[in-house]
Amino acid sequence: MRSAKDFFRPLAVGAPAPPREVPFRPSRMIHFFDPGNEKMAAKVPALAPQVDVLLGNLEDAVAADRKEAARAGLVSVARATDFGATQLWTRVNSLDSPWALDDLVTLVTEIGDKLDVVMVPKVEGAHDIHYVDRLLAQLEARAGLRRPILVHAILETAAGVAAVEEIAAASPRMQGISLGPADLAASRRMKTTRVGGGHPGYLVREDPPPTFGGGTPSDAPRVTYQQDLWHYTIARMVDACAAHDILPYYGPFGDIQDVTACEDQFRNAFLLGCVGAWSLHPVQIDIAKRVFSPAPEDVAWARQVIEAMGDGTGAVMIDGKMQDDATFKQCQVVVGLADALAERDPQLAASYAAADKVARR
Ligand SMILES: CC(C)(COP(=O)(O)OP(=O)(O)OC[C@H]1O[C@@H](n2cnc3c(N)ncnc32)[C@H](O)[C@@H]1OP(=O)(O)O)[C@@H](O)C(=O)NCCC(=O)NCCSC(=O)C[C@](C)(O)C(=O)O
Ligand SMILES: [Mg+2]
Repeated sequence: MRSAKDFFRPLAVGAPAPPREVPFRPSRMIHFFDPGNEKMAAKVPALAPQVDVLLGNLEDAVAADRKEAARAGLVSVARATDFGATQLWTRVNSLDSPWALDDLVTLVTEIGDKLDVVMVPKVEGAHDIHYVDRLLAQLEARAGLRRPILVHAILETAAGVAAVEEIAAASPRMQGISLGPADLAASRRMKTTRVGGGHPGYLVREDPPPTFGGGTPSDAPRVTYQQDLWHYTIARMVDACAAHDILPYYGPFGDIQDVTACEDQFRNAFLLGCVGAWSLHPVQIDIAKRVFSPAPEDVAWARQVIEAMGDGTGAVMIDGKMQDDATFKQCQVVVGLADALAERDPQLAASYAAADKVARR
């Protein structure tokens, strides 16, 4: 076990120092594209200004005989594109696959200066992060990189969920964690074949009407409520991330045509503490932008509370609602996120300013 003092020392001679804080950069949507698909890759320069993160995917959804083409495609797209303030991430193949080593060696060597984050799939414990951590340090040193590449884990195995706290704490490079509902469902032997979202069979049903005096039970229809299959895992992931000051994300929503259910799933994750989700298709980009940006009226309200609370202690009433030290902190979360997003998104900044003006009338 390394001592706490060693935690921020580079893991290879000549590698950049590990980060002491995860920089909060807007990442409402991590937009997936297949860099080996020429049509999709050609859209990258136009997509870059519209999204917070572009991710060149090398793992699942890229066929085995297209792995090398995807890797080479990512190198050429990264070299040819000016991403501006948009982050470039990649998802490498799983660590037990025949491709992971070449993915890491090639990408860090060829485009390490452009890559912000490496997403590692099927992480089962801290040992997987330690392996990537050391290898990245060696490759960064050899490539002469000045800035450390961060690591993002996908929570998509039962072992990974059981070890989520140690994964979150495994390295100062840890940037965040995403839920991978499809592999996780398979790993846990859940019986859903969907990629995220609810399931009509996972429900609670209201009680039957009472049969006073032991009469015949009524066969009147009883209301059912569909439940969220992912609530436990997302909440656990959010706690692990918040406890270790890294960022939690909902992952993919596979029913591309069901934009309403996608928005619901994203919003549940946003309300529980996630900062973003994946967009698999262009239609999901605006959904994520809308959901993971706090609503203008909520931001205006939060500013009002902060102003009324002065130094943040004591209690006041606003519109019949009690505000105190804790609600002050809740409002700071909302305003802090809104300010960070407004810096990147002028349209959002204008809608926040407009809502603030209305609230102050
Ligand atoms: C679903 C698919 C096949 C439908 O692709 P399509 O071409 O059939 O759809 P379309 O509606 O006909 O496409 C319209 C236009 O948008 C383009 N387009 C379409 N998608 C994109 C995109 N992402 N980025 C940029 N452009 C895109 C597409 O090329 C087309 O262009 P065109 O009008 O010029 O002909 C396609 O959207 C796609 O391949 N998306 C990415 C899939 C992916 O990355 N999956 C892996 C992540 S989920 C996962 O791994 C699980 C997890 C976490 O591991 C676990 O839970 O375990
Ligand atoms: Mg997966």
